[in-house]
Amino acid sequence: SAVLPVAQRGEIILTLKAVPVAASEFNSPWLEQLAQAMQATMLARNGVGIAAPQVYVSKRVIIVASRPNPRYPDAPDMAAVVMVNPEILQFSKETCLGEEGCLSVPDERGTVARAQRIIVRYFTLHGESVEATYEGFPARIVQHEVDHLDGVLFVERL
Ligand SMILES: O=C(O)C[C@@H](Cc1ccccc1)C(=O)SCC(=O)c1ccccc1
Ligand SMILES: [Zn+2]
Repeated sequence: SAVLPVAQRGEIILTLKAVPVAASEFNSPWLEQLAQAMQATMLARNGVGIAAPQVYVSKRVIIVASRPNPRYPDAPDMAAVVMVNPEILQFSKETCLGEEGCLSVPDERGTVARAQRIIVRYFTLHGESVEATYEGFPARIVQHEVDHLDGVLFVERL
C-alpha cells in the first residue's frame, strides 16, 4: 500500500500532542488503511518503528517492529505490533543507554537513556485492550514512538 511522506525535524506536526483515536474509529477502513500505510512507510525506510504524526496524522497510533540490526544484533525479531492509544503504565527504575535513530531526523544517531522494562496498555485495531511488558530494544522503540505522540524527538533527550 501507499508509502507516505515522512515529516522531518522542524515541522510543527512533530511537536504536537497527538489526539486519541475515538471509539468510533476502531474496526474502521480508515484506521486499517492508516496502519497499512504506516507499516509500508516504515518498511520502505527500514525502520523498526513509526508513529502516525511522522506521516502527518496527529493521532495516537504507533507501530513497533524490532528486528536484529547492526546496532542491536541480539534484538528480538518480532512481528510488527500496531498500538492504538498506547499508555506506558510503568517504567522500571533501571534504565539503559542505547543508540537511537529517527526517520524524522535522518543522518543523526545518539545515545539515549530509556527504562529497561515497561508495561504498556494499548488497543488493537479491533478495539481490544492489551497490557504487555517489553524490555530491552523493543521497550526502547515503544518509548521512542510514544514520545512522538507527545511531540518529543529523541534528540531532545540526548
Ligand atoms: O523514527 C522512528 O520512530 C523510527 C526509528 C525507531 C527507533 C530506532 C532505534 C531506537 C528507537 C527507535 C527507526 O527505526 S530509525 C532506523 C533504524 O532502524 C535504527 C536506528 C538506530 C538503531 C537501530 C535501528
Ligand atoms: Zn523517531
